[in-house]
Amino acid sequence: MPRVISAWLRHEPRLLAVEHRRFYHAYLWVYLMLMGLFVVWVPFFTLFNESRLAFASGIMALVSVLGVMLHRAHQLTLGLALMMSALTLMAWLSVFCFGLSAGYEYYFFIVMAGIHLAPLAARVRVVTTLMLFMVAVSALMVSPVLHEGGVLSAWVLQSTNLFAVFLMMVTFLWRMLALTEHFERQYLKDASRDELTELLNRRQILRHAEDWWRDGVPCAVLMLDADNFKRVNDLHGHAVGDEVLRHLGRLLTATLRQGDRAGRVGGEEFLVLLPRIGRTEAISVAGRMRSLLAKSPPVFAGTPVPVTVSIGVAISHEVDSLDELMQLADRRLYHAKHNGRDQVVAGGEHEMTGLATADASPPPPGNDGGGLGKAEAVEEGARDKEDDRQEKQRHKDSSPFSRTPLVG
Ligand SMILES: Nc1nc2c(ncn2[C@@H]2O[C@H](COP(=O)(O)OP(=O)(O)OP(=O)(O)O)[C@@H](O)[C@H]2O)c(=O)[nH]1
Repeated sequence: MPRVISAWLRHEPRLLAVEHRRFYHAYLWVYLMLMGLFVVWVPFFTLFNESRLAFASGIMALVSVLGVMLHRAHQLTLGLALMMSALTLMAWLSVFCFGLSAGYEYYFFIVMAGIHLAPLAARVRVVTTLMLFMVAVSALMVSPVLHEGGVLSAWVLQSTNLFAVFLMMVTFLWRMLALTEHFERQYLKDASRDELTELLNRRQILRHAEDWWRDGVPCAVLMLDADNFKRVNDLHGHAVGDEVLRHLGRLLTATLRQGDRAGRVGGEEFLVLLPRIGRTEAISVAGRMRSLLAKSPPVFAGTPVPVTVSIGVAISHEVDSLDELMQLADRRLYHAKHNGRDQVVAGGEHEMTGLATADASPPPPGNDGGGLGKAEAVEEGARDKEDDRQEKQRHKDSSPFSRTPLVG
């Protein structure tokens, strides 16, 4: 039983945006506490012959159960509206019955904090704060301990003070929240982006892959590597190399649809995730990337720097685990390199079948051009077995996916 409760509490709302998860977890506890409070109030008020309050507390306890259920069903706004309304009503009734100084008026501040710490639109916060203020003032007006006195009636004085306190709290909370959100956005961006290319960084793109795999989203993986990039650096300098990487980043972004993900996973190695597409479509996306790169190569100081890429494609339904999916794409990338670079290897009928799309661009410095202009299937088998084994091992050792298992 405790395990069931703990699993229920730790339920991870993965469908919620990251910034809403904190709200989800924090408020679930607050709602459960409120529910407990209302439940406790029923016998408490009954004991003191406050049948109206005991009855109202019972109703509130039931409303809280509904609020918790809505919250857990990701109906966060609805749950919040219900819970805050219930608490406001309870506070109002308590002030009405017991008057001020019994402590129930402070529950209005809890409601206000509840509203302002939730991720609501600014205008919703303004409207609800005003409404809450009216309710609080009306509670003061009906409070039995209030009486008229002097030029200013007591409730006017108290309302003015209440307003001042509300305003200060709202300003403080708003400011604090705005700052937190600002820095959070900044940190999120810094933590998820690759500084050079502005694509997702390795950790983030792998997290997407893990999420999709866990959620059973069928996808294609494109492992893409710039050919002979060391030569580009050696011939033109590191600054040009960086510009080439930035260009590749822009090109990937331009080729992808909404919902696709691209990230830089190593020096000149990129990973692209394409949800819900098959092998043929994935090959055509990879081909589009290659021809776009051929048509518009990176330009540095007015001079084009021809560069090509090799791409390994793997489809999720071909394998049983995410690790295998990544390794398959990686292996196919290795075969694209081995077969002469500047081509796409996507498997198919034969595991090692490749495809190179026609391309009119000249090979980059150092590229043997083995893959250029070919539109044929390339099969494994025509190379020295021992060389292959050694090269494979070397590649495996340098692959970003061979060192860190992605899952499990
Ligand atoms: N300019 C620049 N170069 C980088 C960066 N990260 C890695 N590199 C360089 O990329 C080169 C990669 O070289 P290799 O691993 O030999 O690969 P390659 O020359 O592309 O050869 P193939 O992959 O076999 O086609 C190295 O020289 C790295 O220094 C970077 O952020 N900027």
